[in-house]
Amino acid sequence: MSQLRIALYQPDIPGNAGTILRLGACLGIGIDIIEPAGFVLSDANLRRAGMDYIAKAMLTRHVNHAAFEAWRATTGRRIVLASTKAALPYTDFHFRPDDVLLVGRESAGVPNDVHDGADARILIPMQSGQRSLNVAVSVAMIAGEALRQTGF
Ligand SMILES: C[S@@+](CC[C@H](N)C(=O)[O-])C[C@H]1O[C@@H](n2cnc3c(N)ncnc32)[C@H](O)[C@@H]1O
Repeated sequence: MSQLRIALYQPDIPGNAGTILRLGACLGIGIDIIEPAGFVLSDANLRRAGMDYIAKAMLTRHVNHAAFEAWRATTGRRIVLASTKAALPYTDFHFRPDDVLLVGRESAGVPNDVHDGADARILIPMQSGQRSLNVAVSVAMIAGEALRQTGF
C-alpha cells in the first residue's frame, strides 16, 4: 500500500469521483474527499464508475477544507496541488512518498487561498489554447509519476 494520498476539493461530478476511488483501490492510494461535494456517495453515477471497487477504497471524508487542513497539519504531509495555473511540469517535481496530491473541483478548481496555501503547485503541460484535462485523467497521470519516482 502506498502512503501517497489523493485529495478531491469539493468534487462535483460523481463519475469522476467514482473513477478516482477505483484508481485508489487498485493502486493502494488513500482518497480524501473535502466536502461539500456536489453529490451523495450513493449517487448512481459514482457507483457505476467505481463499481465494487468503492467498497475497497480507503476513503476519508472531511466536512470542509478547515477540517482537512487540521488533519493534514497533524501528519506533516505536503500538499501538492495540481493546477492549470501552475508553472512547474509535474515530471520535474520531486515527489515524497507521503505527499497529498490535491485536485480542484471540475467547475472551478480551488479558491485562491487554497491555491496559495499549497506547498507546491504542478502542471500537466497542454497544447496551447487548451483549458484543462479531466480531473480523473489528471490524477492518473500525476499519481503514476509520483509512484514511479517513489518506488511503489
Ligand atoms: C476540469 S479541471 C478544473 C478547471 C477549472 N476551470 C480550473 O481552472 O481549475 C479539474 C482539476 O483537474 C486538474 N487539472 C486539470 N488539468 C490540469 C493540468 N493541465 N495540469 C494540472 N492539473 C490539471 C486540476 O486539479 C483542476 O483543478
